[in-house]
Amino acid sequence: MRERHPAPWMVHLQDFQVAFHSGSKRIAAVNGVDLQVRQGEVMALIGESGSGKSVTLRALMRLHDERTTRYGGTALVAGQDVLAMPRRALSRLRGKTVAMIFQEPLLALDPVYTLGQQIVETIMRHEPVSRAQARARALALFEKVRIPSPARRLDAYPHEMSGGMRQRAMIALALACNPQILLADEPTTALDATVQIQILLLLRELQRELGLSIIFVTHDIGAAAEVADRMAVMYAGRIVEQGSAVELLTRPQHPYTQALLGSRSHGAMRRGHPLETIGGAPPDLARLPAGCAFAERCSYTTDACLHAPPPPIAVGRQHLVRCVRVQPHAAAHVA
Ligand SMILES: Nc1ncnc2c1ncn2[C@@H]1O[C@H](COP(=O)(O)OP(=O)(O)OP(=O)(O)O)[C@@H](O)[C@H]1O
Repeated sequence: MRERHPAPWMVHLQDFQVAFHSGSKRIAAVNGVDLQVRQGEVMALIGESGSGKSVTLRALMRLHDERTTRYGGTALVAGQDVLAMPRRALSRLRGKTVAMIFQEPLLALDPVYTLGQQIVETIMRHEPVSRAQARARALALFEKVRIPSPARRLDAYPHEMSGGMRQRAMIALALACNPQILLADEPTTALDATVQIQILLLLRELQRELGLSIIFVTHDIGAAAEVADRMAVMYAGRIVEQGSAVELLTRPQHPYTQALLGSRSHGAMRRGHPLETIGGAPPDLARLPAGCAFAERCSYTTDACLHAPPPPIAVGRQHLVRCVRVQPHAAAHVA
């Protein structure tokens, strides 16, 4: 049998770091993240508020203020070195190769232009097409994201639409220039439960149809399990566990992942709130401990946890855990 070639990596982070400097203070928001996402794959980043999920996502487009932000390690996006990229190439990357959607479309959409105008302008900024051609593309995009009466809705202003429809319009805008990678920062948190599911299913469908790679940030493991192929759990700027969505849900190995799963039924993971089910709070990112950052809240902590951050241990196929308690799996491999 001929071996199938795996799809190429669209995002490849190695020992990736993001730190914010303010006066003499250094906030280490992302601390040596290794994360790879292939073409056509959906990756969910999960974790408590402040664990570095959004910072990681935004750093993939180098969106942080360059005056106060220091990056480290390697970040390849669609094969390009984002950290070394000149500004012009970076603005081509944004929108054309990588697009982003946010929790609150009203903050991302311009209130004084109709949705149609915003999509048309975006297309014309990146591609040499006429206004009529761009308008036809905008209409096709509204159909693709299943906005009813799309021609009429193109002439609506953002505030004239419901939350769910606005989120669909923002997805249409993000897809305007046929990106290869879609980054979604809590795309459904602000929506009702039924609308949430509809948007997640739409994202999954678009990913299949367009071969998109999607990385989405969420507090909601249930939502992650609905659409993700793989999940990465972040804590204090590190990925403490990653693997297939099924593996993580059925065989979580890190005590923190286990606690997150335990919190599902309590609805405890909310933006700006520590996880009440395990008590305590994440460490101060300006003064990270020398060892495992979770040690202070973990019921299994021993001396072995306190000296250095635990290295990643393969416990299954593509299943990595940073915890000194876990045993490497003999047949596990990472590729
Ligand atoms: N520009 C900045 N300057 C200083 N600190 C920042 C900046 N942006 C983010 N941080 C800090 O970095 C840490 C990680 O933030 P991040 O937004 O990535 O968390 P998160 O996991 O996405 O949580 P949430 O779901 O609450 O957004 C937080 O402590 C945050 O306060």
